[in-house]
Amino acid sequence: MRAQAWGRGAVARLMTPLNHRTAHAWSPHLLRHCSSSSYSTVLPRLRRQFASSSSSPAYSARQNTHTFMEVVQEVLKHGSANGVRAAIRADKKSYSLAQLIAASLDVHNILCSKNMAQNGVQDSVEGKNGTGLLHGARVGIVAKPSPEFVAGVFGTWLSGGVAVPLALSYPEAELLHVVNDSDISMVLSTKEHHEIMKNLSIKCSAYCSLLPSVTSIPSEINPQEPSSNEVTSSVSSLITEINRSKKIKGDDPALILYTSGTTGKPKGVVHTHKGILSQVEFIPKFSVSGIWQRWRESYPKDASKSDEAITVFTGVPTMYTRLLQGYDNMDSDQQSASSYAAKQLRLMMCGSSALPSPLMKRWEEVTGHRLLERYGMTEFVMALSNPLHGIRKEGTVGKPLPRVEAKIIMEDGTETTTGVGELCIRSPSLFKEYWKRPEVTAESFIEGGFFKTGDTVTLDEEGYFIILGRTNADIMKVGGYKLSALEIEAILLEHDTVLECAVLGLPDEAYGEVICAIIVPKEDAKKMAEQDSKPALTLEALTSWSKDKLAPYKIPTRLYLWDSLPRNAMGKVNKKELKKLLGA
Ligand SMILES: Nc1ncnc2c1ncn2[C@@H]1O[C@H](COP(=O)(O)OP(=O)(O)OP(=O)(O)O)[C@@H](O)[C@H]1O
Repeated sequence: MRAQAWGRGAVARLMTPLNHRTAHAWSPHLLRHCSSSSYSTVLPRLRRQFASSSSSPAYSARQNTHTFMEVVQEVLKHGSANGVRAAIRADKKSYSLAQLIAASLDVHNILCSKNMAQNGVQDSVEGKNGTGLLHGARVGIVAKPSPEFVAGVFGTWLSGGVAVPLALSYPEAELLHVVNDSDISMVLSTKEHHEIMKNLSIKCSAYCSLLPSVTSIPSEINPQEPSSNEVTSSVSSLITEINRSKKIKGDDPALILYTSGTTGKPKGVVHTHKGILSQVEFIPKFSVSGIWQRWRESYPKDASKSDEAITVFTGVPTMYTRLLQGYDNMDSDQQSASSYAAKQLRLMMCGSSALPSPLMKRWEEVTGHRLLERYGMTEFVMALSNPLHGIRKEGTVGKPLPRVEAKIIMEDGTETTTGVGELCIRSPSLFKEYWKRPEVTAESFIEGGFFKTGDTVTLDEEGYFIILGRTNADIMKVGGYKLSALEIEAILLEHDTVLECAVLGLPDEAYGEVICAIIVPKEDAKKMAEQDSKPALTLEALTSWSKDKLAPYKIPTRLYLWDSLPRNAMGKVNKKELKKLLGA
C-alpha cells in the first residue's frame, strides 16, 4: 500500500505490504490487494466495538451480522460513542469511524447523483425513492491505501454496488482488461490518478469521479476520547440510507479481486459480504528503506517503544529478499539498530509463494524471527498456516486455520492422507464465483462445496501441508516421473552462487519434459566470473554439486544464467510465459 493506515488502540499494528489482487503495485495479493485491506481492518474493529458495547442479546445478534451495513447498524445502536475513536491512521493522521462513515455517505451521494445518470452511467442509479441504488453495478476504486479508499469501498457498498480495486501499478493494458472484464461503469479515483483514470474511463465508456477527501481527527482532540456529537448526524443519515436501500444480503457480491495472472489472464474473483466479514488483513506500501525505517522508529535503540509501533508484519518471499539486500547495504550502526528494531515485532509472516530455506534462515539470523509461513489464494485469502505457538516447519505451510477444511484429492477422485494430490479447500471466506465465467466456476468445485486449488500437495508425517506447486506450471513430467519444480528450486537455492532460480519443464521428445533451471547468480559471483572471463556457473559444476542432494532424475539438464527473473506485480514468476519464451 502506498499510505499507511495502521489500526490503533486494541488493534495490533499490522503491516502487510502484500495482498490485493487488484489494487497495487507490488502484489497481486498483497500490494495489489492493499487497498481493500484497509476496509477489512475497519470491519473487525467495528465488530469488536459492537461486542464490547453489547449486552448478551446483542451478542447473539452479532453472530447474525452478514454485511457491513448490518455491523455498522448494530455498532451504532449499541454504542455510537465509539464512532469518534480513531479507526485507522494514515500519514500520521487519525480518522474516526464517524468521519469514514460521513465520507462514505458523500461517496454514496456521488454514485447515486442525478448527475451521474445524466452522464449516461446506467439506469441502475435510478433507485427507490429517487435516491438511486446501483443494483450490483461495479465501481472501480483507484486510491492509495488511505481513508479515501476505505470510504470509496464503504460508499460503494452503501449504494448497493460491488467494489473493484484497481491496481495503481498496472500498465494500461491490464487496467483495461480489469475494467472491461468486470464491466465497471463508474471509476472513483483520488486527485493524483484522476487524469489517467479519466482518459481510461473514456476508453471503457465508464463514468469517472473524484473520491471526496476524508477529514481527519484534529490533533488537539484526544482521538481515544468519545466526546462530541460528531457521530450523530452521519449516523442518522447512514441508518436512513441503509433502511432506504434494498436490503443487501450476506450472499450478495461485495468485492471483485483479480488474481495475479501467474498462470493466465487475471480472473475476477467475486467475494461476498459474508465472506469479507470473516477475514482480517491489512496492507501498507512496500518500500525497503521505508519499512526498515518504520521499524526503527517503532523501536528506537534506547529500548523505548513508540505509541504507533508496528507489531506484526507480513510479506511475500521476494520482499524479504529485498529487505535483506537493503539490510546488507546499511552501515553497521544502522544494521544493528535495524536488527534490534525488527526483533521487537511480535510476529512476521510470509506467504503467496514458496519460502526458500536459505531466506528463512538468514531472516532468522538478522531479525530473530522464524517466519510463519502460510498459504493463501485470491479465492479464499488464507487457508493453511504454520502455528503462532508451536513448531513452524520449514518447507511446509502448516495446517488448516480455524473453520477451514482441507483435503487432498488424487487423480482418480479419491481422498488421500498419505499420497500426493490436489488440495481442495472449504472455508467461510471462500469466494462465490469467477466473474462472468460460470463454466470455470463450475469446474472449480467438487462435491460438498470444496474448491479445487490447482495446487499439488502432500502431507508430512505430522499432518503439515507441503505445497509441491501449481499442477499446471510447477509439476513436471520427466521420463515417467512427476517432479516438483519447487522442491528442486529449494535445493538449488542452497548453492553459494545462486541468488534466485526458476525451474521448469521444457518439452522433449524422448522424456516428455526435461528439467531446465534459470539461475540468477549472486552479484559477487558474477563479478568474479567476469574478471576470470567465465560463466558464474556451468551445467557441469551444477550437476556435480547436485549429485548428493538430488536424485539423478531430478538434476537439471539445461541451465540458463540470467540477470534477473521476470516477476509479476506479486513478485511471482509466470512459468507458462517462460516456457513459451524458451520453447521459441
Ligand atoms: N506459502 C506458499 N507456498 C507456495 N505457494 C504458495 C504459497 N502461498 C500461495 N502460494 C501459491 O499462490 C497461489 C495463489 O496465488 P494467486 O491467488 O495470486 O493466484 P496465482 O496463481 O498467482 O494467479 P492466477 O490464478 O491468476 O494464475 C496458490 O495457488 C499457490 O500456488
